[in-house]
This record gives sequence, C-alpha cells and structure tokens, in this order.
Amino acid sequence: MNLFEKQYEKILHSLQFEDFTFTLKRIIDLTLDTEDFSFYKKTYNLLAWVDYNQSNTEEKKEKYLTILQELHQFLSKKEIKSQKCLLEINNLKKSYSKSPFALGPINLKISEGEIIGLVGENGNGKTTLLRSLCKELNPTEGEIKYHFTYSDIYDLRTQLIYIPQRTNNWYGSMLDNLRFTASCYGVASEENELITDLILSRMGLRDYKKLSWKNLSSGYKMRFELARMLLRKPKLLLIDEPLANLDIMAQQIVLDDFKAIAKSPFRPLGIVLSSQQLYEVEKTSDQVIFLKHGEQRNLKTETIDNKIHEFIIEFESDWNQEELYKTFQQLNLIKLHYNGGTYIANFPATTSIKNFLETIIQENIPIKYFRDISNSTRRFFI
Ligand SMILES: Nc1ncnc2c1ncn2[C@@H]1O[C@H](COP(=O)(O)OP(=O)(O)OP(=O)(O)O)[C@@H](O)[C@H]1O
Repeated sequence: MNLFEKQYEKILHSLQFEDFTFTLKRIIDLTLDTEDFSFYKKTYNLLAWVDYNQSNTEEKKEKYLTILQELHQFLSKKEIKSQKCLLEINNLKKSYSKSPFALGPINLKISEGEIIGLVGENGNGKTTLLRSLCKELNPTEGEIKYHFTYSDIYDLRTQLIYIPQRTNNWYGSMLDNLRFTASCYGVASEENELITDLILSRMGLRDYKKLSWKNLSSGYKMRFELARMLLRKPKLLLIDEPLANLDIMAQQIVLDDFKAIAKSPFRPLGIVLSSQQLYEVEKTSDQVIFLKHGEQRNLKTETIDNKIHEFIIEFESDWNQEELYKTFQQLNLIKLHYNGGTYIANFPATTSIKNFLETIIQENIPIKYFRDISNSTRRFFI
C-alpha cells in the first residue's frame, strides 16, 4: 500500500468514527493536492453547505464520503513524489561580534516530507540556526548547500519560508491579506476566491476571516502565517517557536497540521521547527536536534556511537528519594535524580518497562505519571 492509500484509509476511518473536523481538513488537503479547479469548486460548495448543516450528521457523512471517493479516484492516477534532499549543512558555525555565543558545528540534511524538531533551552542558538538557513545571517564558517535553484535572495525566500517568533503587523482583514498574497503568486479571480476560502477553512480561520491583526490572539496570528505560507507553496518551512503561544489542545492541532502538510504524497514539504515543548515535538518530528550552548547533539547518533544503553524512566511519586532508591535496588538501579518535581531513574538496558511496572505494583509505590525516556532528548535536559 503506498503512502497515499495509507493516508486515505486513515481518513475513511476518521469518517467512520465521525471525526468530522479531521475528515474535513483532510478533504481540503486532498483537494489542494489535485491542483484542479473543479475540485476546488466542489470542496468550496461543500464548506458552504456545512456552514448551515453542521448538525445534519447523516447527510454530512454521505457528502464527505462522496467527495472522498471522487478525490481518491482522481489522485490515484497522480504521481507520488519521491522525497528529495532540499539542503545540506556542513560544519556550519556562526558567532556574533558582540557576544561570546557561538553556534556549531552543525551538520544536517533536510529532505522534502521531513519534520525536524530543534529543541534546547533559551539562548542556545535555535533562532540563530533558523536565520542562517534562510540566509538572514551569513555563516562564520562552513556552508549550506541548497539542492534547488534560485535566482536571487527573494526567490530563495519564496521557496524557503521563514516565520519568526514575532511576526510583523499587517493591515486590513485576514481574508484581504490572503487574497492579496494569492494574487501576488498569480492566482486570479474565481480561483483566488476558492483557494483562499479553502486555506482559511483548513487552518480553522473560516469564522474569523474578517478580523484584522489587532483583533487576533497570538495563536490565530500564527495560523494566519501558516495559511499565508500554504498559499505561497514553499519547498521548506522554517518556523521559530510555533507552539509558544498556544494552549495544549491548539499545540496538538498545529503539530497534526504540520504532519499532514509535510507528508503530502504529492506536494511534500520540509519543516524545521524550534520549540521548548520537547515531548510534543518528539512525537511529530522525524529527527530531533538538541542544541546545548550552540552545539548540536543528536540522540540517534549519540546512542549509536557512544553506546548509551540504559533504560531511563521519568516518573512522579509521593515517596521520597531514599525510599525509592532502596526499593529500586532490586532492579539494579544505576542512578536516581530528583529533577524539578520529577524523578529520573537509570537502570541497566536489560530492565524492561514490564519489570518496572511489576516492581511498582508489588511494592505498592504511588505513581502519578511515568514515561520511558531512554530514546528521548529529555536525557539531555537532565
Ligand atoms: N544579533 C545578535 N548579536 C549578538 N548576539 C546575538 C544576536 N542574536 C542572538 N545573539 C545571542 O546568541 C545566543 C543565541 O540566541 P538565539 O536567539 O539563537 O537562541 P534561542 O535558542 O533561539 O533562544 P530562545 O529560546 O530564547 O529564543 C544568545 O546568547 C543571544 O544573546
């Protein structure tokens, strides 16, 4: 089963379980994948119908299924794109004349369809790296090779979009701004109206399209930036702290959106996102880069090269450190840290989650939360 068929099957399941929000978003994604005016029109009409028939579940299900089947028939004939390498960073270093901070050396490859999470505490160089990738900053040493042609810096920044943490103020309504962006990219008249409507709906902005910058919360400003980015169809998106101003639900939604957008079988997009939300980013990313004092630490390579073979559990318990230390001796505990309200326990690699849970139950240890972090960059934060 190819990537498209797998994704299609997942959409059908979501419809079967009446997750209409997810299904509709994916219908819009597939519609945009067709790059076909008649489908834009069909989905536009569907969205207009949904506006007045939200609670008509049976008919809605039927309509969603019909359009999905049509989209499936159309897209099954379309070629699935192989995921090309977009850029290669070799020994990149960047320092500032007025700061002791130095980034690098950084080595990294970024491909279409790949999500790279950039994590690290404040001031560790995440923004510096993103700004270097879009040529806002020149490297002090090393190089960035772009595997696509661009005529000048403006062309580069069209194919590769950088969304900074604090975006610029804009005037007028969201809708007018998106229409303007689409027209700058040659999308005119009715097609412009259809595409902006689809993209506004895709980003959950349909009910807010008349609002202006000053009336939007920071979460909605971020969604607007993403909508504008989708209209510009870049190859690579570099985005600084997209989760910073979002509540936990909104964070999950944005990360799911990134995944759906990046992994399009027909228009794959590379995404590099920086964030402090370690676990959320790990769930979504294909690769996580941890920056510590500007240096790159990569869990995958460090695990292989340095042979870090330990079973590491993060957990919360009302027991004190001494009680836990004694009890876990039976699992040959190597280390036990208390770290900001949670415990981190290191065991030999031969210990399993089953052994850990059995001990918890047998010894009646009160546990509020636990997570296996043996393969998480969380280890670098300890
Ligand atoms: N233009 C500049 N001139 C001098 N120093 C700078 C400049 N920009 C950033 N720095 C310094 O570089 C270091 C890394 O900053 P950067 O913004 O890249 O980190 P970050 O990981 O994105 O931080 P945060 O999570 O707080 O956004 C900091 O010490 C910062 O003060």
